[in-house]
Amino acid sequence: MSDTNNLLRLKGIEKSFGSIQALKGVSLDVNEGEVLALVGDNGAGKSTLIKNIVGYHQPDAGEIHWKGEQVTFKNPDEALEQGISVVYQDMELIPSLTVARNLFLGKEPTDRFGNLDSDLMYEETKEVLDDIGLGSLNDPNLPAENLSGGESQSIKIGRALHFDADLLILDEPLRNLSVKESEKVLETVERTKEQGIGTIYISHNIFNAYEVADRFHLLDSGATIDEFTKDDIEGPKELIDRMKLVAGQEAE
Ligand SMILES: Nc1ncnc2c1ncn2[C@@H]1O[C@H](COP(=O)(O)OP(=O)(O)OP(=O)(O)O)[C@@H](O)[C@H]1O
Repeated sequence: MSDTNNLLRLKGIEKSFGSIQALKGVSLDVNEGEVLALVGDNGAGKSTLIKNIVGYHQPDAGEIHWKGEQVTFKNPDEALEQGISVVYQDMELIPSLTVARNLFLGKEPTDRFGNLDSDLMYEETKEVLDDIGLGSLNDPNLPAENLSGGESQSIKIGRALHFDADLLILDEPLRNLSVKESEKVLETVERTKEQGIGTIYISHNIFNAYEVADRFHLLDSGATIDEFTKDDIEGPKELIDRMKLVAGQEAE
């Protein structure tokens, strides 16, 4: 694979907590405009890997390369400044604030007198809503409490994109969402792909992961146990089978 569109490259990431070896030499790539599904059971090491990428933890060994340069992010804010944005499922919008205020939260534009520039916020929010496929919402001044779960999730993704994320890390983005709401969020992820954004999509749900991912990285007990592209498998059933084999269960 050509390196010209590589965003993130991990080489041999190791991390232990006392006697627990949470990551045992994980290597992976994420390229522009692709979705990598990071799949694994509880305790597989998915969250620990993400925390090592963005500087919440420092790896014990291994290298992180971002856009071709070896990096050590001191903390998640530094990773964010460099374009890596983690969207956590439990990171809620503020219900009493408008969609626009939630989108800009903490980074609201001001006019030359230092006052909140509501007009600019309104216009930019409309653009973001269009970009993420929520153009039909149409009203940036709607209170966030009126949004569905799926819409809220898409707005969180929109916020990351608006603030120039090149790599999105989506942690269980569809947890607690209905099928219909999930579809909307998956559409938003599809749109981000078209914009050249890279995505790490963390999920337990094989069917959703299959729908949206271009490549799969299976983790078990901190180790990579399989890696393949969507073209390598026939459908979600094969993905489940491969995971069952890993878990030592018989594939049906
Ligand atoms: N701060 C920590 N201190 C001690 N052990 C930890 C810490 N963080 C994670 N672990 C351990 O590392 C292993 C991997 O955990 P991790 O949370 O990364 O898994 P996960 O794949 O994200 O699981 P889940 O899907 O349940 O969130 C587990 O055994 C966990 O108990």
